[in-house]
Amino acid sequence: MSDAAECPAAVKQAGAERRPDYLASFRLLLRHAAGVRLRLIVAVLLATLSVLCELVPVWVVWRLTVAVIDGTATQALFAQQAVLALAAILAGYAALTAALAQSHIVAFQVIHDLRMALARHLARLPLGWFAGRRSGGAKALVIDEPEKLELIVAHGIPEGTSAVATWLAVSLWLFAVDWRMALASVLLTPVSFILMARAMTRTGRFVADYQRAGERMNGAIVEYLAGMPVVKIFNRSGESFAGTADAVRAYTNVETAMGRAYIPLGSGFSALVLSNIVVILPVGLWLLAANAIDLPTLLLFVILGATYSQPLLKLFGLFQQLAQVSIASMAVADALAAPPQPDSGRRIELPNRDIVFEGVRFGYEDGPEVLHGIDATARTGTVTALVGPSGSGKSSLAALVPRFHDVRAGRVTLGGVDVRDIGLDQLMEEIAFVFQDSLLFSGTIAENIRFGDARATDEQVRAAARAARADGFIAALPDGYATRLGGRGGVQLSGGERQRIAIARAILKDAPVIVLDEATAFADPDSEAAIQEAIGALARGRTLLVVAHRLNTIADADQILVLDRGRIVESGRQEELLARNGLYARLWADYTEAQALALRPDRRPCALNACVDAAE
Ligand SMILES: Nc1ncnc2c1ncn2[C@@H]1O[C@H](COP(=O)(O)OP(=O)(O)OP(=O)(O)O)[C@@H](O)[C@H]1O
Repeated sequence: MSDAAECPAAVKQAGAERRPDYLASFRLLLRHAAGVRLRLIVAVLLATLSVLCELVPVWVVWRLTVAVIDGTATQALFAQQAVLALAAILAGYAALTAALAQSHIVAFQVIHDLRMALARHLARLPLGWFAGRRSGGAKALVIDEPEKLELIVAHGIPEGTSAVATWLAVSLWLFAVDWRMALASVLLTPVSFILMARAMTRTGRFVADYQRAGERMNGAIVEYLAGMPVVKIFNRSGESFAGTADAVRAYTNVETAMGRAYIPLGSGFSALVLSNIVVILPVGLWLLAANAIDLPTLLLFVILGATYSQPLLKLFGLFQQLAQVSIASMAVADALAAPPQPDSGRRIELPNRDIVFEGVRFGYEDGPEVLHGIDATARTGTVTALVGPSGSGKSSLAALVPRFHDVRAGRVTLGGVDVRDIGLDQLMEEIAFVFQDSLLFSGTIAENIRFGDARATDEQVRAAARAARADGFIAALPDGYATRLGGRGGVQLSGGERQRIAIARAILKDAPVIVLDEATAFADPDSEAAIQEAIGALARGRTLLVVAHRLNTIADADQILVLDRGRIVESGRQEELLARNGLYARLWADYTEAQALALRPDRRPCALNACVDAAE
């Protein structure tokens, strides 16, 4: 939650120095509203009808006023006009309701389509794309940003278009009645729109800051909530909350600044839209005095000319938020345009499942190189362990096999074929990856194991769990395989149990290659022994690449590759490496010493007097 992490490169690139592209939302709509375009047109027509209906009572007032003045007003005329006004009000209400119902259906459909398109597209992006974003960034992109389009689709398009269309239609009619009076009626409108354009330009300057502050706040809140256990254990809730509160305050400040920039000019727009009468009245009286127009015409303009621009007021709120909606649409469009991970799409018959690293160089995104020319081979049906000090590049090397990232130079081959030439679908079938922190979904244990093969029978699920040494603890749970995991009311598993479920999943997948990033944190010897056995079960007949943190689990590995600062410095079987007395021997000595220390009786939790005895 440090300040340094507040603005990752990807966020800066997405938000900074960019002005809102006001057409971005419409371009997205063109692409994603194809199936609902007709509905949208119907919504616009109905909204236009509703605005026209709103103007009918105004017209009725004018008509009756003229009738009173020229002495043609009758009770029947009043009744007839009252019915007409009432009918128009009801029709306007019905048309508006129908228009909004249609536009909301369109909006929800478009948002749904966009979210699905994003979810599908994100799944095809390389993992590096996610690494450049704060936690919560991708979630905000799929959940929050498309939602903002609702304003445009459900309100902006039907209400904005109908207001402008009605204004144009009535203006044309007024020009047909008397061009001089019509000119007086529309004179202030362009000025009001100039004010609005100016307001939007001023708001636009804040939009990059607004987006950055939004991402920072989102990420800070997600991290604050996700990191709650660490925050509590180190009693740092004050500082952590201060960081989160800072991010929230910064967001509010940008929002306030945007409001300050927009509201004076935006309010000028509203004031001018309603001020036609100050031009209409003097011009009209002057023309009347000069006998250039008659009284009914003057009244028409005074009553209708002064009010028909009112629907344009709806644009005030819409334009105010258009910049934010546009930025959201730009972020969605950017993500959809991000190039997916290159996929040859080919299916290739592989003669074996040897994994070969040939002169592999790799670094994350634009960061420094972390693997500097790796050459190694993991043969089919053998266990290869990657060991080395923390940060030496073990996990990075393992992640290159399933193409979580692609090499910068050299190549990784599977069965002699560059992994980039094997279609991603096939590659994912070939490899099962057991992560260090195995992700289990909310659902039952059986469903989680079945994630490895959706068609597996209950017996196959149980067999995989048995092979992964998970059967014992699953059977002890109240609902066995039907026990629900995570979430409210779900069972929480220990780290060792989670990894054994993940191993069962990998066994069920029955992929010929398994990459296992061994979890670091299981001190419990029972769990450790069970995981060791589970790894043994995984290895049978497969190519197994293990990122090993507990060196006793790989004592029998066919080959151990020792990494140091991104290079392989030693390789061989454990006895050879120990005999060489190099880095592996030192790691082994450190590891066995730490194990012995952990097992010493005086280092175990003890009652106070017992500890004192041991110390003496
Ligand atoms: N997502 C990432 N983005 C940028 N750099 C990373 C990323 N992941 C790892 N690194 C860097 O790459 C280098 C190798 O890290 P890696 O995680 O591969 O080492 P490791 O040997 O697996 O470490 P450990 O045993 O602690 O898990 C380190 O310098 C690390 O800081």
